[in-house]
Amino acid sequence: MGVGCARGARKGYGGQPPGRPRGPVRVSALACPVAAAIDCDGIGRRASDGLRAEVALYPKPGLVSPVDSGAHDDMDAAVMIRSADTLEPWFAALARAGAAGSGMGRLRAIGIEAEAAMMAATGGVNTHRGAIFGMGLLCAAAGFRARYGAGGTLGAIVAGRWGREIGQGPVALHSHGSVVARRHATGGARAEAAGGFPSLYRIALPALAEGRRLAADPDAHRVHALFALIVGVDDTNLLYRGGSDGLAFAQAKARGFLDAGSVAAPGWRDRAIAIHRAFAARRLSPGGCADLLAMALFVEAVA
Ligand SMILES: CC(C)(COP(=O)(O)OP(=O)(O)OC[C@H]1O[C@@H](n2cnc3c(N)ncnc32)[C@H](O[C@H]2O[C@H](COP(=O)(O)OP(=O)(O)OP(=O)(O)O)[C@@H](O)[C@H]2O)[C@@H]1O)[C@@H](O)C(=O)NCCC(=O)NCCS
Ligand SMILES: Nc1ncnc2[nH]cnc12
Repeated sequence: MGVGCARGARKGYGGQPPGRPRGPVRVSALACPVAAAIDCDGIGRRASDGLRAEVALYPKPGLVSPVDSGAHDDMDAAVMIRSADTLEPWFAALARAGAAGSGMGRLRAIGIEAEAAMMAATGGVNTHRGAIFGMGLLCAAAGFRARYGAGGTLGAIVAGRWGREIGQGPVALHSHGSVVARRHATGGARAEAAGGFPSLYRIALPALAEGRRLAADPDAHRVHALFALIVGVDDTNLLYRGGSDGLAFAQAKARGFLDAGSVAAPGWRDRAIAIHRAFAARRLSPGGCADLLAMALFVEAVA
């Protein structure tokens, strides 16, 4: 395995060089000719494309879109797109780290820097922390797969290479996720990643395929997949803001939409808009499901 690449990646990765836009240094790729031949910038671009496509989609229950800010008063679509643009070189850096054979410690350090870059770009708003984590790990897996030709899904690579350390990693005592985990005994973003992204492979990707059978409009496929995710995922954002009643309300509304024929039924868009408004009125926002939709679009794009 590419030990030399891993060592190069650790040494070469650093802070912000003066006079250059904030973003990761690319020395890791230069230190490893084989890893340098992999299109890590392309992986980063596709990851941010996934985030941008998710933001652009409307209607999405309670979530930010170009039409309105849903359940949020601290962010809008322009801030979210700025965040997605800012993250692109960091996703590329995570792909490069994966291609260099890096361990979880290295990925975590890059992820923490990416979170700081996001906060700086958004004026301190948490637009994409969960996405940095999940999408970032998938980017690392895509880099690893391209470098070592590993078989299986990107999710399986994440679980196999980094799953144990993800499960045992440091837990912030007061993060919304850890508060919810204690109150509701749910695993959130960390369990999703450590388990190889079951909601991505068992819900989002099959629902995108099903959406294509139900309707011709690509927006409809994505709306269908998002509603399927809301039904099946314990989204810690819904739990934090709405408790178990909020989660149950969200899941019942999404279930009702799917049972009424989803995007194949006439008037689906108006029904989805009504549900979006009902979520916004209760301040409910399934940010984790939005991230998983973006990750599904990424996984399809790099297949
Ligand atoms: C492991 C971390 C993700 C930190 O975890 P935390 O303990 O905070 O855990 P979670 O709450 O479980 O997850 C955090 C975010 O993950 C998204 N999410 C929620 N549920 C799920 C789920 N079931 N599966 C997957 N992902 C999930 C969600 O992120 C999105 O929503 C955020 C915006 O929502 P908003 O409503 O605005 O919420 P807040 O800002 O929190 O508050 P209020 O507005 O209500 O006041 C946004 O982040 C979206 O992306 C959850 O919020 C991770 O951060 C960590 O450990 N990082 C260290 C670096 C690292 O290890 N990186 C690895 C390599 S990249
Ligand atoms: N569109 C969106 N609105 C609110 N929170 C999100 N987290 C990820 N995408 C989001």
